[in-house]
Amino acid sequence: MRPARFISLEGGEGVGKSTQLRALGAVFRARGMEVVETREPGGSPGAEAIRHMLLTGAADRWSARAEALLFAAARADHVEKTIRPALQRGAWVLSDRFLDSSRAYQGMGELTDEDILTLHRIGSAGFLPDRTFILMLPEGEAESRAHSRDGDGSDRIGGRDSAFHRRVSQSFARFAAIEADRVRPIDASGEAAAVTARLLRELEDLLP
Ligand SMILES: Nc1ncnc2c1ncn2[C@@H]1O[C@H](COP(=O)(O)OP(=O)(O)OP(=O)(O)O)[C@@H](O)[C@H]1O
Ligand SMILES: Cc1cn([C@H]2C[C@H](O)[C@@H](COP(=O)(O)O)O2)c(=O)[nH]c1=O
Repeated sequence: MRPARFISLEGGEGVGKSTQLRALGAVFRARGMEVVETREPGGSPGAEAIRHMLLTGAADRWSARAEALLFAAARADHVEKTIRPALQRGAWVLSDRFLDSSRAYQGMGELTDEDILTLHRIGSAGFLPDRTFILMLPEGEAESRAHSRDGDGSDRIGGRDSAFHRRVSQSFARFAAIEADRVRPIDASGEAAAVTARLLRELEDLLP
């Protein structure tokens, strides 16, 4: 019997992470697996409270350092209260964003990638997914998907300018290039079912 696994889906705004998370969850359940679908920031009562603080309010509500610490604190609670217990009872965990979002969004300005990894070592003992997928879409396509879902509304971080979001996407692509064992790029274009099939191909070696 193969062990339960922790999988994260990553990428910029509107690339299809939540859609694919639900699709993978449905496929796994149909195979008789117990699945926990979760998200960041959030995924436990404490982390959901922090999510509200992080994603609402004025753009300058938090300094870069406070923001990174809040994401790390939310993640520590999520790992401790939701992810580890689920894995221990044999459930697969699918998370919509995890550490790599902090590296891409908070680790390329005032703070470095090394700073974010240090916070993660302190908060969550460096706990990592077994596999991480970076959903990749051309900039215009992701923006138009997000716009048709949200209209002009977006949260405190999603509303940052396009130069910021371009740097985020470039950071995600770099993680896939330099951490190929864990982090796999996935072409997120085309029909949702085709994207799900690409993800499942990249999971064949882990699935029971
Ligand atoms: N393959 C696809 N083709 C066309 N539209 C899609 C596809 N996948 C998802 N969508 C639509 O694009 C929008 C964004 O998808 P989704 O919410 O899954 O993205 P996300 O990456 O989770 O976004 P965010 O990080 O901003 O929450 C939704 O309206 C969704 O229905
Ligand atoms: C985990 C995490 C998230 N973010 C940002 C990315 C998005 O703009 C929001 C989350 O919104 P979603 O619709 O649920 O994807 O938060 C971040 O900046 N850093 C992180 O670690």
